[in-house]
Amino acid sequence: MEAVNQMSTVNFDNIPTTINEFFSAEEFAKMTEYEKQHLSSLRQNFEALKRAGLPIKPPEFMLRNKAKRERTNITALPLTDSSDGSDAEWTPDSERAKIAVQKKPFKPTFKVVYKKNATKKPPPPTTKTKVKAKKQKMEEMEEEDDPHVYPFRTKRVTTFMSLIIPEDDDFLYTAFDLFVDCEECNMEYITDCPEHGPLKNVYDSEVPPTCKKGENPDYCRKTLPQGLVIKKSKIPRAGLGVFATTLFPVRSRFGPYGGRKEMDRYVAHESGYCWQVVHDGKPSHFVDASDPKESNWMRFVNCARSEEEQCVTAYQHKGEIYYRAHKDIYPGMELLVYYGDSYARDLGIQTQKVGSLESTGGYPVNMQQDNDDNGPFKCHWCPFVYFHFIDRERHMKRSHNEEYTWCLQEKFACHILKLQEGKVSCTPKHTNPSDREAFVRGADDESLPSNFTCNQKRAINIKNEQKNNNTHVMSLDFNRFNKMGKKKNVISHFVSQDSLSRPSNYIQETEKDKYLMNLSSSHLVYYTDNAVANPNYCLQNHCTEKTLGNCKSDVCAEYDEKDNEFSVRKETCTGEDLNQYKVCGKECAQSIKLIQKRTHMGEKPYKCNLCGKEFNHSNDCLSGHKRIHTSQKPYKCDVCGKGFTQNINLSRHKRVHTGEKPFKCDVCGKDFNDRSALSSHKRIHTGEEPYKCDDCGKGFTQYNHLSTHKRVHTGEKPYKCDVCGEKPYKCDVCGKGFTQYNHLSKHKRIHTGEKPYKCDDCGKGFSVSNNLSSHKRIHTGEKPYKCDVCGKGFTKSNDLSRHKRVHTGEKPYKCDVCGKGFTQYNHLSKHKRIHTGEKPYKCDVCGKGFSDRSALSKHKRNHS
Ligand SMILES: C[S@@+](CC[C@H](N)C(=O)[O-])C[C@H]1O[C@@H](n2cnc3c(N)ncnc32)[C@H](O)[C@@H]1O
Repeated sequence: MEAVNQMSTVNFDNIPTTINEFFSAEEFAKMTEYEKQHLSSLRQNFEALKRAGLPIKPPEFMLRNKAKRERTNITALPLTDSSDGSDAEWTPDSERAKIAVQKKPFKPTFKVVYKKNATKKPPPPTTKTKVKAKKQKMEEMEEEDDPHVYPFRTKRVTTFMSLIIPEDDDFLYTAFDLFVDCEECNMEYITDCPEHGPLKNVYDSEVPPTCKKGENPDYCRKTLPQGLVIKKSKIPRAGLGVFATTLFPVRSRFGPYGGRKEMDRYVAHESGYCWQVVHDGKPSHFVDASDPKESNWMRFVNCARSEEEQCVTAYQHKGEIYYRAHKDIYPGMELLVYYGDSYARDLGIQTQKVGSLESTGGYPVNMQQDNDDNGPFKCHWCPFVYFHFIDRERHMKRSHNEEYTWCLQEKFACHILKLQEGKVSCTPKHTNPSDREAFVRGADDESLPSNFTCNQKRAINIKNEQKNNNTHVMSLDFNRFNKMGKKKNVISHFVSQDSLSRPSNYIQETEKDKYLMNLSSSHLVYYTDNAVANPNYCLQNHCTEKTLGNCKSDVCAEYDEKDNEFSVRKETCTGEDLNQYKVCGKECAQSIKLIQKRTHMGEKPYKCNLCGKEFNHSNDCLSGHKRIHTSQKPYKCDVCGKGFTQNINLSRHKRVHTGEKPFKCDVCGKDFNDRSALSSHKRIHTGEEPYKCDDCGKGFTQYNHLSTHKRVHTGEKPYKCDVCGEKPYKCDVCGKGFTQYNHLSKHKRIHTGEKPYKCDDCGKGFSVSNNLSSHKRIHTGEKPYKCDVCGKGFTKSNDLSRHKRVHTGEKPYKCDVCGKGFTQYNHLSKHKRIHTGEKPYKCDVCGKGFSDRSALSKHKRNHS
């Protein structure tokens, strides 16, 4: 308080901002403008605080011994840290060299990190800093009176969330944010990444004025941004947690962490909701979110138990704590951050690393990662996450059928070996013994011990059959198995040692192994000819190959409409049936007919569980489509490098480079490089508007037009500006905001009068090409848009939609202030200005503002 009073009497005029006195002429000349400005800001800040009487340390560069530097012609000490005694050299050049350099492939630490700020790049931890951090941690541990695990809210939580090694964070004043990490291209840039742009800020929701901060215990929940939900954590006994309901892509930034500033270390220890903030290398204060009335939603984010689980990383920036997504956060995933070793230890979290897919060569061998029955269950091959194990299995089976089947076979093979060696036992899933006996051929083999389970018996029988050179063998080689569904000749293949040998940790006996084992057993079908196969796979392939005309037998596989998949119908499936069942020859299960019928009837049984889009075939279309959600783009254009989710899209794209336009409109002769573009163009001629808005009935020729339109009703504004959260492109004439730059450019033509699109017939100019196209219909007389009630024709689809409301009396555009309805959106916009007092139309003579253009025109007449 004293310092503040003093500050008000300090004269801040003439605060020195020059920095050249601290550098040699040569050094100074090498510096960029950014560097100069930044250092000058630091000096300015320092001088101001010093004058105010605060005990402030000068920035590093001001401590440099200029005389010595010039004498020895050695460049300055590193800006990063002098306190560690490092004698590494700093030069503007070396600093610049850090900009836009390739970093090591990004690997999120199972730690919190520091934001690289304007002045410094974090130093690699030297022995001294490590010792310092360790010492500090030990001191903290000594202070803790009870270092045991505290179940949620039943015992005291004694520690706070902390960032590891203190790094300077000039949160008082920084002019620039140099060195921005881009995790997508593994580079550092002086400003935002030119390709991937700035971090995607996820702002807290605006809290209604009725819910007062400091008064309402619901305050923190009201700050929850869209796309997140607070509910019971998947971590046992962790209380509530925060889950995503929409995709938050990598680089999404949440925060800052809201809470009360707490200086008292003891209080912070007790809180359980505190982050420690560091300034100038030393602990500064805590942000305490224990009070829901004073904090934000981030207080509900729980501590990750493994590196795999951690999806946001905490870091400090300008004295505030933020969480940044270091991987895509998919709907259903819980936001989990690492609280720091000390806190994690108190929560009983072991911080050892859990094997990842990467480390196992991409095979789905990591059963530990989600061995917790509480889930969530992550797909082994893509970022989808499910709450239920069964859903994950279903997904993997559908979308990664090849890999999944391979795995089942591998697993099953391993089990057979282990069973043979007596190393494992299986617990069959089927509890009804008759089902089991019926399904498992050979289960009644008297020669086998009675305590053997059906799976064991079956496995041994298979093995015996192999030995006896019986024709019933298992196909365990995935590649061959894969082809089997497509080729008509069935391939016999014995279990090979080779296929059993990889990967080693795959044979772990876990609950999931057992489950998969049972799953595989319920999907194995025997052939009299020569193989064992998965009907699911075969039937699907038959279906996609459309070789279904000759399906005869209705034996043991059926299509489950609800689940969209095939399953073995155990109750009718006897050993005999199985022996008769020929999948890959001529005979198929009846259910294929069902699928085929659906396909021919235009039914689309495969539905994307994220967006609901439907497809005929699961394997190709749906899995390709799903890459839209996972952002996987494996098909790259060799000309421009652009990536695509599906090969077909790449082929289509390539025509942009070749100029090929193979699709011609038979009405007007216009060429298109893409069939769907031609189809939607044709609707101009037919007036067809297949995409109807459920709310107002308005029709659209294209689906994306409908999607955009729907936002009128939902109020959704998906394009958020990172700076102002809204419409970043403002018109400097009328102030109108736009979500996209090209919309602003188009809009500006209203003010400049620019009309680049000219009509060949009458020379009339238009500011946008669409208006020219519909104008041309005046000359051609074409009125493609017909009202189906009165038959009236319109040149523009908008005019028709608007006209239709004459018949329906509909007023779809409602004012959210007074509830008045309007037939047209622009009438509503105009009306809203009554409430907002906005007057965007200014008289260029007297400057008077008007809420609508006609009022301005009327007014202008007074001047003329
Ligand atoms: C910042 S709060 C997180 C929100 C908390 N779950 C709630 O419902 O308010 C921290 C507390 O959540 C619980 N918690 C967070 N992560 C946990 C974990 N991995 N295991 C057990 N408890 C956890 C602990 O009780 C911890 O003190």
